[in-house]
Parts: sequence; C-alpha cells; structure tokens
Amino acid sequence: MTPAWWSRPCASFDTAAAGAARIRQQSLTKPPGSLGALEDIAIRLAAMQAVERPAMKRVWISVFAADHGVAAEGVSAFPQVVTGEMVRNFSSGGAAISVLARSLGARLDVVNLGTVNDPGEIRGVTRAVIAPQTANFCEAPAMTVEQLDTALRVGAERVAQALEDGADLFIGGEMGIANTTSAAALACALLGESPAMLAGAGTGLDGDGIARKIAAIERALQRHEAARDPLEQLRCVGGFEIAALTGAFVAAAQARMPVLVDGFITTAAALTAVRLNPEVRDWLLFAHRSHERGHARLLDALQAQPLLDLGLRLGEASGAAIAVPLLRLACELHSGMATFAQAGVSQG
Ligand SMILES: Cc1cc2ncn([C@H]3O[C@H](COP(=O)(O)O)[C@@H](O)[C@H]3O)c2cc1C
Ligand SMILES: O=C(O)c1cccnc1
Repeated sequence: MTPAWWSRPCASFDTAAAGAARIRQQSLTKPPGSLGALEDIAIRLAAMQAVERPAMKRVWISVFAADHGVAAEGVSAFPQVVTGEMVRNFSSGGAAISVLARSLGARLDVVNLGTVNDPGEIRGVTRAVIAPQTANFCEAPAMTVEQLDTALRVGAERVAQALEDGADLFIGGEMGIANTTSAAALACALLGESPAMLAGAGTGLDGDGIARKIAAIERALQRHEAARDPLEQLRCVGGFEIAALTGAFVAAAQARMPVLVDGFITTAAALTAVRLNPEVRDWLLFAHRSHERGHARLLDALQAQPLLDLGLRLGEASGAAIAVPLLRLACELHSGMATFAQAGVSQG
C-alpha cells in the first residue's frame, strides 16, 4: 500500500541560508541577541525561505467554516446559525478577520465546508461543502472516512492556491459554533488529558455550560475509546474545518511554506498535523496564547513559545493576523539595519 500523502517528507531547512542569516544578525549595529525572539524569527524564516534576508510581503489567510453536530449538546453560548451568518460577514468585510486582512494587505480566503444555515454561493467564498454538519460525536464518529479524506484535501488545496499566489506565509483560521468542544475533545484524545483540564468557556459559557461541555467530552471519549491513532481520533471527534486545517498545515510544511498558528482550535489541528507527520513542527510559528483554557497545555505539548499573550479568544485567524506585523518587522530589521562595518560603529 502506498503511504498516505500526509506521511510524505516535509521540506528541509536551508542550513546555509540560516548560517548566513545568523552571521548577519551578529554583525548588525546592536548588542548580539538584543532583539530577542525577533532575531530567532528572522533566522528561522531565512532557513525556511532559503535566503539570507527573508521577506514577509504576501500573506495568505484561509478561514475554514463548518458546523458541528455536537452543538446539539448545548455546549456553546451562541446558536449554530451564527456559523453561516459569519461566513456572509467574512465575505462582506465586517468580521474582525476581514478588517485585519484589509489592514495587512493580506489575501482573505473563506472556505465553506458545510453549515446548517448555508449562505449558498456568495462572492469571495469557496464552496467545498461536505455535509451541513458533522455527526454529534457523543453518539457517532463525527466524520466518515471519506468526509475526513475530503476535508484534509481541501486544506491542502488552499495551500496550493497560496503557493500559486506567491504567498510568503500561510495562516489558517476557523469558524464553527461548538468547535472549542471538538478541539478540546481532540486535544484530550491526543494528549490523554481529562476534559476538565482542557475544556473552557469558548464563546462565553457559564459554569453550568462548562460542566455540560465537560460531560459531553467525557461521553465522547468513552464512546471513541478504541480510536488510538491521530487520524482516527480526528475522524471521531474533530470537525471538517479542523481536518482542513490539519491537511493545510501538513501540505504547507511539505511545500516549504511557513505557517503562523492562531489560537486554541488551530493549535489542536497543528498538534494533530505534527502527530501525523512530526516534520511538520519545524514549519510552525505560534502567534499567541489564547485565553481559552487548554491552549497553554497544547502549546506546551508542541514546545511552542507564542509571540503574544493578549487575552484573545476569538479565532477566525485573528490572533495570527495581529502577530503578522511582528514577523514583518523582524524581517525588516534583519535586512535593513546597518552592520558595524557599514556604520563605523565599534564592536564590543
Ligand atoms: C459572532 C461570533 C464570531 C466568531 N468568530 C469566531 N468565533 C469563535 O467561536 C466559536 C467557538 O466557540 P464555541 O465553541 O463556544 O462555540 C468558533 O466559531 C470560533 O471561531 C466566533 C463566535 C461568535 C459567536
Ligand atoms: O483560541 C481560540 O482560537 C478561540 C477561543 C474561543 C473561541 N473561539 C476561538
């Protein structure tokens, strides 16, 4: 049997470019190391882009939208119709990510994988509808094998589009009422953690709501106890958008495309991608630590040090978009500063 596409090797870092970038960082007019994490980012991006002086001009943002059967368990503070309504809002330019993408001059790609309140054909939205929603994973596997396969492939196809567009960075975002329940269930399955440790308030559940969410995840984990490998865990308790993000992250790493990871849900997808193919980890940069309970644990599992900690809990790729200016500034400092020799400044 031929191995699945997601198991194929990822691109490797260009160590010569990274070495040249490291030497350049040490020659710039500042005490070595004084730009902290921004220096490491410039060097890592040099390794990824295989150039001494990396750039972060074109940014591609794919927001994957999908509904979740588990919403029937009363695990979100908002009704399920919001997912489809927000797809429309992304396309008309009123969502947080719409504003951020405009401000960054980034390409915003919205992908509808299936919503109960389907907005139909609308301008600027790619239709890749798999089903109106996943199955309620408290009662059955969230996806069939075919649905999972399609969702993974849709994610990879958006990366192919980003490459064709000449993007320097891929950002994945999500929209799906109840998807913090799916992401928490997936994280529990992958990490062997208890739901009480990883389930949070999501869109703003109160104490009773969080207790319902924990109980739903506990039931789901019992039902799907036999799911031991990451692909099967994703199929049983994931969502269409979480699977598309997983496929996108693997495909980006295979295609030499840096990825900036957003919040709780996208990090659950990132961990799934790394479990499917450990080489993916090298290609992931982490934007922020979300306010959502459980995100810190996921970041720890990935040994990730995010750039920002702003108490964000929105999703939609918003936290990643907010961190893009830092990546841009890291690149500009790296390529624009004078060296000690050029500026006639004495070295220590
Ligand atoms: C208006 C609105 C816009 C959003 N944009 C992202 N989310 C975020 O909230 C949802 C997850 O939280 P939960 O699991 O509690 O439902 C996801 O759609 C996520 O992207 C939103 C939620 C709402 C209500
Ligand atoms: O961290 C996130 O991505 C998040 C948190 C709460 C709700 N939606 C998204």
